[in-house]
Amino acid sequence: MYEKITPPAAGAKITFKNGEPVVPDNPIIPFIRGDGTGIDIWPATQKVLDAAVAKAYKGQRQISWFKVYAGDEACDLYGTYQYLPQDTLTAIEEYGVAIKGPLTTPIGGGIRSLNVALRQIFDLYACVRPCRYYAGTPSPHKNPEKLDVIVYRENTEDIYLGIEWRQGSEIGDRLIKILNEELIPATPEHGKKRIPLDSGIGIKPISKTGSQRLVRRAIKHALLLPKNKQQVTLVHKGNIMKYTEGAFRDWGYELATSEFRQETVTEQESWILSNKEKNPNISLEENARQIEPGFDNLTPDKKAQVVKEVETVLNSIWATHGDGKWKEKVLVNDRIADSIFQQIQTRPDEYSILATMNLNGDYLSDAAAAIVGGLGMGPGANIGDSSAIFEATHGTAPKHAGLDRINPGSVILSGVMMLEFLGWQEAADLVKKGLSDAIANSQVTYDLARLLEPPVEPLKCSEFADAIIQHFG
Ligand SMILES: NC(=O)C1=CN([C@@H]2O[C@H](COP(=O)(O)OP(=O)(O)OC[C@H]3O[C@@H](n4cnc5c(N)ncnc54)[C@H](OP(=O)(O)O)[C@@H]3O)[C@@H](O)[C@H]2O)C=CC1
Ligand SMILES: O=C(O)CCC(=O)C(=O)O
Ligand SMILES: [Mg+2]
Repeated sequence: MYEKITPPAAGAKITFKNGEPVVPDNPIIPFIRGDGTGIDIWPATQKVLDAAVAKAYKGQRQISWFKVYAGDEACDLYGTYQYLPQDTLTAIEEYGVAIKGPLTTPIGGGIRSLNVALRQIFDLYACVRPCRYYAGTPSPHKNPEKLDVIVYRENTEDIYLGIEWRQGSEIGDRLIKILNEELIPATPEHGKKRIPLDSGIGIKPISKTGSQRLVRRAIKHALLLPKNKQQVTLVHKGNIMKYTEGAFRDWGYELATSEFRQETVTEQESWILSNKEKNPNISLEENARQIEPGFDNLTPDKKAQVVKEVETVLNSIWATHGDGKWKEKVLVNDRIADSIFQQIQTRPDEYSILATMNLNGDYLSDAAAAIVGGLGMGPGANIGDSSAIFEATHGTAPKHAGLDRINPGSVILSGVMMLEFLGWQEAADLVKKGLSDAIANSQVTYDLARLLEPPVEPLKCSEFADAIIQHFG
């Protein structure tokens, strides 16, 4: 079945039932070491995870690691250009849950991203990237502890689908000709716009199915959070890209107010309901005036539309959501993408789950990680309905590769997410405690050491792993 690898003799498979993992006490988990700093980070991560599982379960549970290959290591074993061998895909499909270090993607020409390919092949449609602060971590922000968000990034479509044509290519030029001569002129709203002839062309598909399954998962996650964090913000640039990013927002609200009608309230609904709670006799028009900035300057048709919206909300959900009951629901709101980048810095405590499309989530997860201490502290998970691959937010950081200096924190914390996904909370808690206490004692790698005041002598990558284990207690 496998060409060049052999699964461990001991261990059993994780299976999935209704999208949830069914986990034996000795699961076989494939891992990809990763390129660049993967060579430093993976051994540190494996050591910490094994130590936590051993301490938490005293031999009753353990992970049987299964080494599989991707990136440079795969080419060494399988031959030139064999970046993602079939063996690796078979193993991940068979065992369901995997963890990986970062993999290199060349800019411009060359292979497309192996990281993105894995997400697409296994339909891991939700990229979940929590950004929370560990006390003692140096940060460029005054109050980094106020940020506690989870980026929920759609992981399979948007421009990451990778459908694009090089400038000057035959098909690219044909496409531009068809667009300029037929399709754009046939769409009156595009007026006299034309695509410059020397353009590269990329396609940005955003589907209703893809958007809604992501938002569905985000709302389900919000329902498990403490009451004050039960919020999902739909992040989009819908003012500019109306039928892709704007549609993501609309489909998100549509899903929230249909499938999760009893569990959610939209921000606009919350304003309408609270206006009536403050003033039970408020007219529909006055309520509309209070929720719609510039109401008095709207055309009569527009005004009537807003009044109708107020009426519909009150008629449909006052009984279930009124009299303050909406405060117990998951709040669903939306923010324009550029604005959310400043909002997480200026008003971090107002946000919880940030549901995004692929590109926005990529940018936003690096930015949010920076606030809580940098890319060394940014874990992640790629989750689908029948498999999951855990990996950090950061890349291969090539200039630090092989120096035993990089911060393994994000892959270790990705391992914590994996343990939680398996339901092994005791082991996950041990790692979180060890990592928190190491940082609180200023036992940190170079990235955090250089920001501490006064600066401290940095630990090596491997020493940081040992410090985490020592702090298990
Ligand atoms: N999922 C994946 O596997 C990903 C892969 N990539 C790929 O990785 C390669 C390199 O990308 P690049 O743009 O340099 O981005 P990287 O995220 O690899 O690194 C950028 C910088 O971030 C800091 N950093 C990254 N990882 C850590 C860490 N573990 N601890 C502390 N600091 C860290 C370092 O900053 P400093 O030097 O200032 O300390 C580093 O130079 C590219 O081929 C890219 O495509 C990128 C992102 C995700
Ligand atoms: O795959 C890559 O090279 C980059 C992907 C990336 O930046 C991410 O998923 O955050
Ligand atoms: Mg990224």
